[in-house]
Amino acid sequence: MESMSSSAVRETSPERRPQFWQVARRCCQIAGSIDVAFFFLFHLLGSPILAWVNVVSVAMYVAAYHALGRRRNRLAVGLIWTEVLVHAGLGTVLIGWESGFHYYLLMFIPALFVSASLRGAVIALLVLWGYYVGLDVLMWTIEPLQPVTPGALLAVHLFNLSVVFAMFSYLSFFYLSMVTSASRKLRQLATTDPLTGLLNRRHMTDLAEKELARFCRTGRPAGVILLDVDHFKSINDQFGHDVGDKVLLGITEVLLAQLRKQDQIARWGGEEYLALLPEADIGIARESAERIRAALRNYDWRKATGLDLTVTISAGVSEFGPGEDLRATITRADRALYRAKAEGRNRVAMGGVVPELAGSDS
Ligand SMILES: Nc1nc2c(ncn2[C@@H]2O[C@H](COP(=O)(O)OP(=O)(O)OP(=O)(O)O)[C@@H](O)[C@H]2O)c(=O)[nH]1
Repeated sequence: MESMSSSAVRETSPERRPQFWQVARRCCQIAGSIDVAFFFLFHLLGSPILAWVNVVSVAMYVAAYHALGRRRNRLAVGLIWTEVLVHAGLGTVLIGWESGFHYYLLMFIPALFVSASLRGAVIALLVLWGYYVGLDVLMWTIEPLQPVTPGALLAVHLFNLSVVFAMFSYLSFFYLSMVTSASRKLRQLATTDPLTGLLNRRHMTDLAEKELARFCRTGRPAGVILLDVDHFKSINDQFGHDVGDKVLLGITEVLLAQLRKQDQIARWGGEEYLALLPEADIGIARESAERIRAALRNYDWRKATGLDLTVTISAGVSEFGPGEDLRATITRADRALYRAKAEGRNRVAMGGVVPELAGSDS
C-alpha cells in the first residue's frame, strides 16, 4: 500500500534525477504488491471495505508506475500522494489508530526533502503534519467505524510496522548510495581530465606538493617528466580534432603502460603531460622518458586512429632539489623541454643543475 517513494516524488526534471524516478517506480511495484496482500488479509479479517479499497490502490499504483515510465511524473506523484493519504486515513478511521496505517505517512518526510525544493518540501511537510495530527485528534474523539478483533488488529499493526521498517531501510539505502555516487562523481570531475582520465593539473599540483614535502622530510627523491607532443597542431590541422584526441588517448595508453603503478600522470596542458615519479631520481626519470619515446615509435597508430601516423614527443626531466619549491623543479623540466624542442624534437633533455642533453633519434 502506501508508498514512500511516492512520497516526495516531485516534479523536477526527470533527466536531472533519473535515479529518483527509477526508485519511485520500484516503490510503486512494491506498494502495489503489498496492497494485493492486504486485499486477501482484509477479506480474511472480515473487513470487506478495506479489502476493496486495496483494489483501487493497486490500480492507482499501476497507473502511477506507467505514468512514471512515460515521464508524466507530476501525474504519478499526484496518484501516489492521493493513494497514501486516502488509504492511511481510511484504514485508521475504519479499524483504529492502533492499526498503524498512519506510519506510512511518515515515509513522505525524508523523500520530500530529497525530491523537492526546500520551500516546496516545507509546504508539503506542513500539509502532511496537519493531516497526521488531524487524524490523530480525530481518532481520540471517535471510535473506529469497522473495528476488527484485537488479534486481527495486532496482526495488521505488526504487518504495517514491518513494511514501514523495510521500506524506510530501502529508502535510506537508496539515499546513501545516491549521495555516495554523487560525491564520487564530483571528486572525479574535480581531479581528472575528462578526455584522458588522467589527473588534472590542479590535482597533480596537490600531489606533487605532498611528495615534495615528503622529499624535504625524508630526502626520498622524486623525478619529474614534462612531455609534449611534437607538431601536434599540424596533426589537428591535417586530420582533424578527433584524430588529435585519439592521439592524446594513444599517448595516455603508452604512458600508463610504461610508467610504474606508483607514478602519477597528469594532463598538464593541451598536448602536455606531467609525470611524477616517486623514489626515482633524474636518471631514472630520463630512462622512463626514453622508454616512453621508444614505445611511441612502436605504437600501432593505424589501430588507434585508422591512419599511418608518426607521432613523437619531446620531454624535459628534472628531480626535486634541496631547498627548491615545486615551481622551480617544474621550471627546470620545462626549460629542458624547450631545449629538446629547439634541438630538433623527438628527444629527452635533462633539466638538472647542470643541464645536459640526453637521447635523441635525430
Ligand atoms: N585534438 C585536441 N587538440 C588540442 C587539445 N588541447 C589542445 N589542442 C591543440 O594542441 C595544439 C598545440 O599546438 P602548439 O602549442 O602550436 O604545439 P605543437 O603544434 O605541438 O608544436 P610543438 O609543441 O612546437 O612541437 C593546438 O592546435 C591546440 O588546439 C585537445 O584536447 N584535443
